[in-house]
Amino acid sequence: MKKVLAIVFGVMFTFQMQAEKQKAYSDKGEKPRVIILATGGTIAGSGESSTKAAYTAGKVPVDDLLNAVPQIHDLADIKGEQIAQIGSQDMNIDTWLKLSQRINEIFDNNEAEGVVVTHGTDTQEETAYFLELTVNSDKPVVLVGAMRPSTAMSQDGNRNLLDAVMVAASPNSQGIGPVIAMNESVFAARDVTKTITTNIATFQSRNFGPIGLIYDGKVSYYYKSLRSSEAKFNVKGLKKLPQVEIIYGYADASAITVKALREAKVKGIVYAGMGNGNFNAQVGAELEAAAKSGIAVCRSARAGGGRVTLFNEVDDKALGFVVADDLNPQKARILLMLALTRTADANAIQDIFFKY
Ligand SMILES: NC(=O)CC[C@H](N)C(=O)O
Repeated sequence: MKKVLAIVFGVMFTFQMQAEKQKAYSDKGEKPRVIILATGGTIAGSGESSTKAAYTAGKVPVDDLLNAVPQIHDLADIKGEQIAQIGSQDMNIDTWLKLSQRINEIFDNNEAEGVVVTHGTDTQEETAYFLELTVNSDKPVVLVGAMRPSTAMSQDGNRNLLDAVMVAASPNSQGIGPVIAMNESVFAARDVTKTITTNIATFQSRNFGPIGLIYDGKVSYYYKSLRSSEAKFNVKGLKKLPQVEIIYGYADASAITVKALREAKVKGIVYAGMGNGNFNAQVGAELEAAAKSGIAVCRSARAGGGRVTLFNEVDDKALGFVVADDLNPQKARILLMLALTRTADANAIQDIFFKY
């Protein structure tokens, strides 16, 4: 009985704390400040017809995006900046560095309580994870996009943008790390992935589910990552990152691509292996040669969920490989690029994969 009461009071206390925090801004008569950094994507897409699928991503400039959802001004003091205007299939390291450096500057200079990044959905999860690893603040960074262009019937962008601003402006979003907020759900950067090519419910968390749900202009959180939230990688002043490429595994794959990357002297290879990160004999021999030549080799999985574990069918220690743990190949690439700015030692890189 005592235990039950303690839990009930604990829950009530938590809600009270949240209500207090919610009030903090309105007492001062101030709205939280949210800066919207626009990069393009379908949310800024424009088509000829409201019923046909064809459209061009990244057409609508940030001011028009904001004017289409005037309700965001009730939630926050809004400023918009155009960082890029691209389909996110053209996202690149230059723009990641620019985005991350600008967000760090916004928080360091206390320019805003939260940041929203409008972004195409193809690589949105990669940008979110890059920001997770490089933004040094507890303040919310909320990535948002759309699956239907702004000109389509039942377009999803306006609602998603309104919700994203609400999430970025909410004091309850402190310390959640960069997230994707779309389709009434909030997903942690580390776990989220695009799962369906065209459906508005495309974003899902592979292993752990959404950390929060959005409804009726409010966000409720249920989980928070236990992975290290300390400042991770400092990219201030960086102009490029070590080159890391991804190779996909499949039955009877040849070793041509691994050999080509070894000869190109890339700094790292992420192998999207079969099952628990497995490869066949010919690919394994080339990956081993790559690791011996000083290239960081990371085993990840094409399976779409779960972890790649050390010492299963592969003796990683003997081969000098590291495992991606539960990161998908595209996110393992990002962590490996950043890890290589710090160390080339396989043991140290493995520690980084288990920590972040
Ligand atoms: N739904 C989308 O945003 C996809 C459009 C485009 N390929 C992009 O990622 O920007």
